[in-house]
Amino acid sequence: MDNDIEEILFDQASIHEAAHRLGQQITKEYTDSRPIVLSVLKGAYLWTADLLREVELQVELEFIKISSYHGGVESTNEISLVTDIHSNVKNRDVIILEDIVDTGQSLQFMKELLQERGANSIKVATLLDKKEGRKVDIKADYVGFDVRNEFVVGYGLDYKELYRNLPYVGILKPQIYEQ
Ligand SMILES: O=P(O)(O)OC[C@H]1O[C@H](OP(=O)(O)OP(=O)(O)O)[C@H](O)[C@@H]1O
Ligand code: HPA
Ligand SMILES: [Mg+2]
Repeated sequence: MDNDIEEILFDQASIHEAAHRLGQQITKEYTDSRPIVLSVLKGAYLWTADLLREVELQVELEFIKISSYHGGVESTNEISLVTDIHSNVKNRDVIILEDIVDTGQSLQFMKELLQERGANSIKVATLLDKKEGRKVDIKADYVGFDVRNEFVVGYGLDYKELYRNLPYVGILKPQIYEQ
């Protein structure tokens, strides 16, 4: 698996530092609110586990599953809601947890859904922000790291459903998806 990686960008220790930094920020900003933390599957599964353990607050955890890449390296530009949440977000403060914001279309879809359902506030905590990939004008509120415009895998992020279990984020060798 490691042989398919061109360059390691963020190792476990630096991801842990980012989780701690963002966790402290979120802890300070949501003292009286008991937010709903909405983890976006599958990519955010590890980030959710690490970030939430750095948040010293009462939170409710929910999972939603959406998909647009279907394992490939480019967005299909069509987001499908695979598994919805059942809890009521009306008048609640929601923090969306994402592994990566790239074109921004998944996040836009999530935000619109939560707005329609009457959330009081919606913020986003993402491990990675690929600003050069944006197709829609949207910003994350809490960012672990900026990444350049290359296809990355590991620590939750996949190519064809593989590499999610790498303990680091790295650039996938282009020959893997160009062959
Ligand atoms: O900003 P965007 O261009 O919309 O890309 C970001 C989204 O794409 C990936 O999900 P994917 O559709 O691959 O599903 P997965 O999390 O199950 O891998 C990633 O986990 C984000 O949710
Ligand atoms: O660079 C990426 N890697 C994996 N999944 C993704 N989804 C959006 N961008 C990426
Ligand atoms: Mg994916």
